[in-house]
Amino acid sequence: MPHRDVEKFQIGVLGAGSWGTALSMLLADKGYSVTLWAYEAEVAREIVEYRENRSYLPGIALPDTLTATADMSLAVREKDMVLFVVPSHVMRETARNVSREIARETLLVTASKGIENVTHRTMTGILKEEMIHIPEEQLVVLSGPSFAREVGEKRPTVVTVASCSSDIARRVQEIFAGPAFRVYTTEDVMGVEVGGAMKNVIAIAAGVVDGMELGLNTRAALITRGLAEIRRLGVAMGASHHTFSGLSGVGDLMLTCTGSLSRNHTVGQLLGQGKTLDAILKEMRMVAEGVKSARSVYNLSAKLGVELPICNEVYRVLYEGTTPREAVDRLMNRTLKQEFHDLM
Ligand SMILES: NC(=O)C1=CN([C@@H]2O[C@H](COP(=O)(O)OP(=O)(O)OC[C@H]3O[C@@H](n4cnc5c(N)ncnc54)[C@H](O)[C@@H]3O)[C@@H](O)[C@H]2O)C=CC1
Ligand SMILES: O=C(CO)COP(=O)(O)O
Repeated sequence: MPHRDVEKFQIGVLGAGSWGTALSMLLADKGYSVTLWAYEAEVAREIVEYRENRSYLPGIALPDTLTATADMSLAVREKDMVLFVVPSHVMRETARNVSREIARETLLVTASKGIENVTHRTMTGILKEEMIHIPEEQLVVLSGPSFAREVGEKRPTVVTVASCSSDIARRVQEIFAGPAFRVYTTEDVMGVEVGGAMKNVIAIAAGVVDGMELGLNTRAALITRGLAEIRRLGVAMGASHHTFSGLSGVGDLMLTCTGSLSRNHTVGQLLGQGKTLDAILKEMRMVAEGVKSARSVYNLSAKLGVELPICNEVYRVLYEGTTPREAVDRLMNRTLKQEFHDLM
């Protein structure tokens, strides 16, 4: 896009948590007009006043060209692209609130990671239901190994965007790509979304393993078998198995299971050290999506008849009072298997 057109391209971002803020910064740095909506009025004020999101992304200077508001309409009206980065459990109400103000031509991109409880819809699944006037190909996912803080610090980061239209995926690729942000495309929307949601559940398990100090062998095994579970459920939901070898699959899984910046890993680590979920969540302002997605994945496992032993143990530890030790013992004592029994 020539510079003149970049300035005219209006982008709205819904969700001023760490990820919405980092992506808004990236887009504003590229010259786009960006309006970022914050759920808390004080966060919008903070950004306007200090050019910093002190609540969710402290220490990262935000460009003057980034506008922040607590008025949702301002962030979606007359925009060429709207980016949804709210926690997954408020995606539906957020989409419903803005649906009538979004024009048919608008590109909708979601960077949130989760599967809705009860309906088991992915984020684009929710947008499709709540924005029936927007053609499906304009529903795009952005995902991959990308801690918001590191994107804010402009460290080289590589992600994937998915749309069922390769043309639209390429357009969105161009919009986000920059010297420190490389973007690949794919048409496998379901694969990218299932990978992004399930890696959070496995990251909780990896955190438990680290919190219990079980060692590096255990963690490597858990990541590998976790990937097998992600692939199995993803394929059952219509994804291509190749996608799970990519950035939004094994890439994000590795990052979240081993990175100290991961909130999901932190939740698991504290559970592994003996804290209760209630106590952990009380002290957390940020969202750890795996906590809610674990319930969706547990129910999907039963509904689709897909074996997901690690995810199911995460669910039991979170919601049924199973201790981390019992969960590990149960996983280690399952019937012996051939490694790729589900791929044959
Ligand atoms: N932080 C990161 O490094 C990354 C986050 N994501 C995903 O982005 C999504 C958003 O997460 P973060 O930006 O990390 O959030 P965060 O954990 O930094 O902050 C929580 C956000 O939720 C908002 N919020 C709380 N209650 C709300 C409500 N009722 N309605 C609307 N918003 C509400 C808060 O205002 C805040 O913006 C999640 O799905 C997360 O998995 C994806 C990739 C990287
Ligand atoms: O999705 C993420 C990185 O790609 C962030 O992971 P956490 O939500 O566990 O911090």
